[in-house]
Amino acid sequence: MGWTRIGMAFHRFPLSFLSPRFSAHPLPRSLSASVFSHQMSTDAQSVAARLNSAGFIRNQGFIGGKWTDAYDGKTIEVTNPATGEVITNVSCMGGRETNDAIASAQDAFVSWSKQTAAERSKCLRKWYDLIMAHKEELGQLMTLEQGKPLKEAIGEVSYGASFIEFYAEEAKRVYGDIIPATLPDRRLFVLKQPVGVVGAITPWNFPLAMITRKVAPALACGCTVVVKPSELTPLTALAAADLSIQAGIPPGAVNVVMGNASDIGEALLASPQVRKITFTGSTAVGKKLMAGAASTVKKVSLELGGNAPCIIFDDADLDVALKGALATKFRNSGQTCVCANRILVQEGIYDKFANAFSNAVSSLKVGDGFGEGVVQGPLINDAAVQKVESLLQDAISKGAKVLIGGKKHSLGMTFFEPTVITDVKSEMLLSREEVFGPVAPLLKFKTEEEAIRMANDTNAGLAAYIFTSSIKRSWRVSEALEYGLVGVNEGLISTEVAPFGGVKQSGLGREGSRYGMDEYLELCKEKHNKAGWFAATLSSPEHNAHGFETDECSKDPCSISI
Ligand SMILES: NC(=O)c1ccc[n+]([C@@H]2O[C@H](COP(=O)([O-])OP(=O)(O)OC[C@H]3O[C@@H](n4cnc5c(N)ncnc54)[C@H](O)[C@@H]3O)[C@@H](O)[C@H]2O)c1
Ligand SMILES: O=CCCC(=O)O
Repeated sequence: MGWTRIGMAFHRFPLSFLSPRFSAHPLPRSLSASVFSHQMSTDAQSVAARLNSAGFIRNQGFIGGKWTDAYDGKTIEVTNPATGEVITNVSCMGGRETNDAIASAQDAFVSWSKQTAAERSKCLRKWYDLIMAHKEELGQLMTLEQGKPLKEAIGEVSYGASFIEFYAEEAKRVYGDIIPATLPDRRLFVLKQPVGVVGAITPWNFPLAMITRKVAPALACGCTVVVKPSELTPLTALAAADLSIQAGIPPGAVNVVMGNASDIGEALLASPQVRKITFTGSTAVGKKLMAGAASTVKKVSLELGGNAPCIIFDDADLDVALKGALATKFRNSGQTCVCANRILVQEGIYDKFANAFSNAVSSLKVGDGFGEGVVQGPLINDAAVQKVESLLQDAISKGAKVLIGGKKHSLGMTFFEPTVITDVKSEMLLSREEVFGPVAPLLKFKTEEEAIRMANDTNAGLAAYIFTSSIKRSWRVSEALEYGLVGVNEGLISTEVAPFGGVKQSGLGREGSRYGMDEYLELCKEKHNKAGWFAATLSSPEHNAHGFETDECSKDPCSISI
């Protein structure tokens, strides 16, 4: 199994019980001033008003570097899930706007792909600096439209920006190969070329990081992008696009269209100019896009749903296991593709763990993401609450017992009580589907073999976690798990420096790390006949049949720039 094993903490997702690790890079002085101070009021309406007057709330799409209304003037509401208030109305775009965005991206590709790696790197680095300089505003925007606690939102801004910083460096390392040829007078070169225009479709749960994890490597490789953020959270994406222009990324290299998802998706899929679709979201939509990409034979990367097991062995350090399980389960109110979906606890410590875990969960403060000390915000919408309720009902009707929580929170709206439910069995829907909410189902197992079997009994294969004090067991079990990512005594496994992605129906391809670049590059072979180079030197004073300039050839045939 090609998994990434992570046994260290990468704390870019601050929850109140975890310590944040923000970027080590100091900001340039000129960029470090935020328009907000910590003393200002943080009630949602006044935050929205301040962000609006500071120009952070954009409500048009972004095509070819221009803010653009939907051609038919339609708009859709963006609401705050904590209050139900409308933050703003944004353009509701469709196929026509998407086709224009694709044309702009194609025009921009011609020049952006020809810029030197150093030039592209500088623009990316500047974009990173600008995002970090405005991490509070972007974090506030994210809390407004997505609901996650402000501290966690600012953590996501740092996490999202880390991909831009990483790929600003990686842009300079797109190396090729020279392969020994089968004939002495031939040379084989392998070059990596940008794939072209990329369509990037992203979800609402990480409104910035899921975009930068795609756009930064694409731009680093010389590609240009049409981004379609979730209609539920377009504001962070639009603000980030605005900063990309300020960073010197040329108009048309980053376009943003949002509105009618299926029309936009169809336009991206139908266009022969779009050479790659990169998608993060549900497995159902991922399958549709994969099928749709077949008609134009596009490359496809998919980051889809998970069903993460979190296995706690009876030899685990209970304190480490509690903290890890709490972090992986309740981050982003449980709305994370790598969230523990099933907590498998060995029978000897099952009751003890269940009690200690419930105690810890009972201290999680639920509320508006702007509230002091809040670690769990609302769910994204009513449909999300209904899904959580129906999965709970199914489990309860089949014998599971709610230890704590289990219903809508008294705060109303889409707030849900942090929940621990025991006696959950593998056949219950709660174990089979991605709950995407603050519900921790505890399952019991007897042996290591049984835990592995239960963990792998799913079509998903994104993230898994194990807690044990045995080094031998940690290797044995992590290698037996059919997952793209395995956390060992660690609940937070995401980082820009290691590959992220799933096996089975959790996806195709990897994001982050140097492997994330491969998704936006084509491997191209060139076979060179050395005789042709020498002939060039001796024949035409300007060009030979291969198009090489003679005076270049005469310098040194082996160092010709192609
Ligand atoms: N593997 C990962 O890295 C990862 C990361 C985050 C979220 N996710 C998954 O995303 C899901 C939650 O996100 P969601 O509810 O936004 O998912 P979703 O699939 O409903 O939507 C994702 C994006 O696809 C768009 N979309 C929907 N139908 C489309 C269509 N027919 N054509 C084109 N685009 C279309 C949406 O508008 C949105 O922008 C969960 O399943 C979660 O596990 C996976
Ligand atoms: O929702 C899934 C992605 C979040 C992450 O990168 O950890």
